[in-house]
Amino acid sequence: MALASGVRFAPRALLRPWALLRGTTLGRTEPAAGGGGDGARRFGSQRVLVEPDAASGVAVMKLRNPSNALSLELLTELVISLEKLENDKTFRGIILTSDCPRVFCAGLDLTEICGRNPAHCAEYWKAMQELWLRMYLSSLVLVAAINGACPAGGCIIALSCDCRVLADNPKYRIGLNETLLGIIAPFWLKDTYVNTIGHRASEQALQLGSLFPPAEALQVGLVDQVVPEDQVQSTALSEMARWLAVPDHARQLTKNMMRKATADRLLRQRDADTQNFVSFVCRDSIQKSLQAYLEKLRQRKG
Ligand SMILES: CCCCCCCCCCCC/C=C/CC(=O)SCCNC(=O)CCNC(=O)[C@H](O)C(C)(C)COP(=O)(O)OP(=O)(O)OC[C@H]1O[C@@H](n2cnc3c(N)ncnc32)[C@H](O)[C@@H]1OP(=O)(O)O
Repeated sequence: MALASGVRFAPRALLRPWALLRGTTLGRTEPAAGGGGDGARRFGSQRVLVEPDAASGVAVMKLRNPSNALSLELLTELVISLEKLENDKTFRGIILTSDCPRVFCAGLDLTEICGRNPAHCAEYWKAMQELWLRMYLSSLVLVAAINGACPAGGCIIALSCDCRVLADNPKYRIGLNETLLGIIAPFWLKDTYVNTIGHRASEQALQLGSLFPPAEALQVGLVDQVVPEDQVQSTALSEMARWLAVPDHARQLTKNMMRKATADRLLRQRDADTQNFVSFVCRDSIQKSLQAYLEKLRQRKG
């Protein structure tokens, strides 16, 4: 972590050369609609589309997986896209949003941990830790433009950003609802919650598995702005401008000062956290609940 320079403190060595880029098209670039020069070149993969604007130094990153459930492939593609932007000094900020109607991110892809072997569950959880560490410590400004439902792992993705703008739609609820699924948020999800909304509000919301509608999410401090749906992107851009008005080195070092202890806690216990996760989700009782929950989701659709 090149802390002294104050420019790049994301822990690069964290990234493993995962051999799971099966089926991805990462690194492919294509001209954005309307053509244009380098500033208008977008790149991406099957599940993440990046629209960079070199002139402003801001890239819009759009998730485009079914329900944006965090599959192993989506996690990997997000990490790689993030790293690509961090390595390009043109960029100072990312707006993270969804290309999927009504859903910002459905959280963990439960099919990645239901009926899978322990080795797969471990690989999956390590990828989840990796994305959180990368986002939480990113040197770039990350603004979440939340244009859909944002439960559980989706909420964590949003909370890893520096600022959150939520569309004012009562169906777009946000929060950590793990307890309602019979599972327990690991300590680093809890820590992220506490860092955002404080101890008492987190204690209540975590135990109750609360999913907050927009007005309540604003009141409790889970999001920074609630705006009409058609103003989410423009408001995210205005927020970005506000954050980019601060000199990078001062903002980056301050961010690091605020977040490092929380990230270090996971880094110190990463293997134990993975083992806890695997032994928990591989229990027969948890597998049965996951199966029943997935079945309910599929039936609800029909
Ligand atoms: C003492 C010991 C301690 C040890 C501790 C360590 C262990 C810790 C345990 C682990 C915890 C970890 C943390 C978990 C966080 C999570 O993220 S869990 C996932 C939670 N997510 C949800 O509950 C969301 C479920 N989805 C929805 O509510 C809705 O789908 C939606 C509101 C997001 C969207 O609604 P809608 O637009 O109506 O879409 P649907 O028709 O419902 O869904 C479409 C499609 O997607 C599938 N799907 C949805 N969500 C998921 C998902 N999370 N995973 C997998 N698949 C999902 C859904 O089944 C449909 O599929 P089909 O098209 O029918 O195939």
